Amino acid sequence: MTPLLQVSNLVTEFGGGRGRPSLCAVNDVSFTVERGKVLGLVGESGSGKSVTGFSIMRLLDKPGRVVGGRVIFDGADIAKYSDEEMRQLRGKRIAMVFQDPMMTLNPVLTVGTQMVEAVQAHERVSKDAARQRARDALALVGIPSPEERLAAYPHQFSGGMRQRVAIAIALLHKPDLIIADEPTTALDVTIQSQIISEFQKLTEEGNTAVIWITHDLAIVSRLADEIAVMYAGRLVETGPVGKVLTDPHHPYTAGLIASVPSQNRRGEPLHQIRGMTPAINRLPQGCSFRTRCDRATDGCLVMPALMPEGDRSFRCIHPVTKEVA
Ligand SMILES: Nc1ncnc2c1ncn2[C@@H]1O[C@H](COP(=O)(O)OP(=O)(O)OP(=O)(O)O)[C@@H](O)[C@H]1O
Repeated sequence: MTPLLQVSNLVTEFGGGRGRPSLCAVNDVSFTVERGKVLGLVGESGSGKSVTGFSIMRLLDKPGRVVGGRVIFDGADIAKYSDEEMRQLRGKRIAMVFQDPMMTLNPVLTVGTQMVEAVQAHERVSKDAARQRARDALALVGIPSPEERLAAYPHQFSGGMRQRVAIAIALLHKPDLIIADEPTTALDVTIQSQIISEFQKLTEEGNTAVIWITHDLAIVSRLADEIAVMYAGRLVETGPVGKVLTDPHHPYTAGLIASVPSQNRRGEPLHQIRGMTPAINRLPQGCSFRTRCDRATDGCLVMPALMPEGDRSFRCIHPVTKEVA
């Protein structure tokens, strides 16, 4: 089956000009997302997850720019779309949910007005029909008394409810793909859990595919089918979630997993990956993880390729392997 989204060799840069080198925030990133499936895009802060999402949506602020690669969405190379074609696609067939719902919501308009506008931006329907759609979308994400809530302004909702409204707006046109950029990070765990369940229903019931951007491996293990781990702008490991989380091959992935608290390791000190993520303008020569890696050798002074292994891949010449008992 042809994937819904195929990102190939995506490169996104910032800065440059006037003799200064440009900074590569996303470097040669490739992945696919199937219809109805969830890809968890994970990595530490600054690894390039959000910039990848913004690059696909073509929502990068200057001086960010995509300088290479292809983004094939439902058979069309949308990296070549005009701004107008992209506007038609955004909101209707691809939607984005941000960590801060106020990136979606306008503080001076009622939720109803914004949702009606969002429906009518892509479909010629009456105001009443658009309002009905808005009510249904609010009900779908578990907002009580949706009719009354349409008359409220964003500040009259709690943080969790505001995020639900932003998700309801993303769902208005039943998009084929939702890029969710840490949508539950700022929420308490019960609300987080409810929102994750909504996304699970959405992907199970329909054809909607999701890219869930997060640093939280627990969410990924619950929600995602596939995982793509980013480090310093590059993918370092990809594959089915079950396989990667139980048998990671890249030392960075293994370190991330070991640093998550677990009932099985109660009482043991939490693992920490030593050192700090390098700034993208000060990456070490060769493998970007080399200076933090216990397995590094001189061979790591050359950047390894992303090596395929069945349905997974990893970028390491000294991969971690599960000890066979
Ligand atoms: N407007 C910008 N100008 C310059 N550099 C930027 C800009 N936006 C992002 N970057 C750089 O791009 C890199 C990737 O950032 P990105 O926001 O994608 O990371 P992230 O993995 O999503 O992190 P977080 O989890 O903190 O959101 C970082 O080094 C960041 O400094």
